[in-house]
Amino acid sequence: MKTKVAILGGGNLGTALAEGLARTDDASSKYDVTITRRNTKHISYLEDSGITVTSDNAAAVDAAHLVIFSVQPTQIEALINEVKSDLDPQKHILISTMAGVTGEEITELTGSGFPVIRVMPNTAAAINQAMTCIEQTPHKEAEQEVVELFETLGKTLVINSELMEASTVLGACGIAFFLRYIRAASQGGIEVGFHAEEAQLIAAQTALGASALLLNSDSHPEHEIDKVTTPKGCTIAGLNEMEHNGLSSALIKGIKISYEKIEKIR
Ligand SMILES: NC(=O)C1=CN([C@@H]2O[C@H](COP(=O)(O)OP(=O)(O)OC[C@H]3O[C@@H](n4cnc5c(N)ncnc54)[C@H](O)[C@@H]3O)[C@@H](O)[C@H]2O)C=CC1
Ligand SMILES: O=C(O)[C@@H]1CCC=N1
Repeated sequence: MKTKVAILGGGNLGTALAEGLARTDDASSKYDVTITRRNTKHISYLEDSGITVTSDNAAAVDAAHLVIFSVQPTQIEALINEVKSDLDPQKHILISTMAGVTGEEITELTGSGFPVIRVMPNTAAAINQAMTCIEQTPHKEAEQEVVELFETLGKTLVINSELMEASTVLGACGIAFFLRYIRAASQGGIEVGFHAEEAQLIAAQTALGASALLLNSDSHPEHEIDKVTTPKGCTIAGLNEMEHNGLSSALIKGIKISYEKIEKIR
């Protein structure tokens, strides 16, 4: 029998999760997905992929085993108040994607007794290439079910609670950070002669190749960089100019500011 999943909050992340679950052959045989949003017309296209789309949070919760909260941090209190009477600790595993919202805060809203697992996926879930960090909790059976679900959407890593905010910045916000790099590289590519589409293809595929060099081996970025930087060559010239202008420093500072901002989100 399929495991019923309710995604409450069909926004950018919620729809990415639903799209990824619909796309995976394994997942479509294992998970039955319902997604909610107050105005469903923006996400009715998901029905073509076999996903149930509704504005009825209570019915979605009632039918589900895995309940994913994916609204904005300021919207969670109202949402939980709406579905509280439909939540059952014997039946539901509660999964929270919300940045800066702790499991304890969710428990305060739902009442105790529920396994609450915080997760931090990213929008690459839509194409089953997400990185999802999953908070380690004492609820081991529930955690295993959550790991299994997110493994269908990409890679997973179970981490200590205190690292959830750091994972938000590096993994979830990271999609935007890396895409801005690709955008900038494409613009540079246009400066040196390519049409925009060609420049984007070259930049994006090169970023994918650079990532794969690390993910497919135990290699370190500097080791791979050394292989590209021919002595007196153009790579080291460009790389050093980028560093003189603060490339690494800008990235590190941006990640730190992003991390500090999480505390102030709600
Ligand atoms: N966007 C991202 O890349 C990531 C977001 N997150 C977290 O996931 C959560 C959602 O983020 P986004 O999808 O970007 O926000 P969003 O604003 O795009 O989506 C939230 C959706 O929830 C809907 N909603 C609000 N109240 C509702 C209710 N009572 N019932 C049903 N639907 C309701 C809204 O209409 C909206 O479509 C946030 O808490 C964010 O911190 C986590 C990781 C990545
Ligand atoms: O920008 C944000 O606050 C959310 C959390 C991680 C990605 N987007």
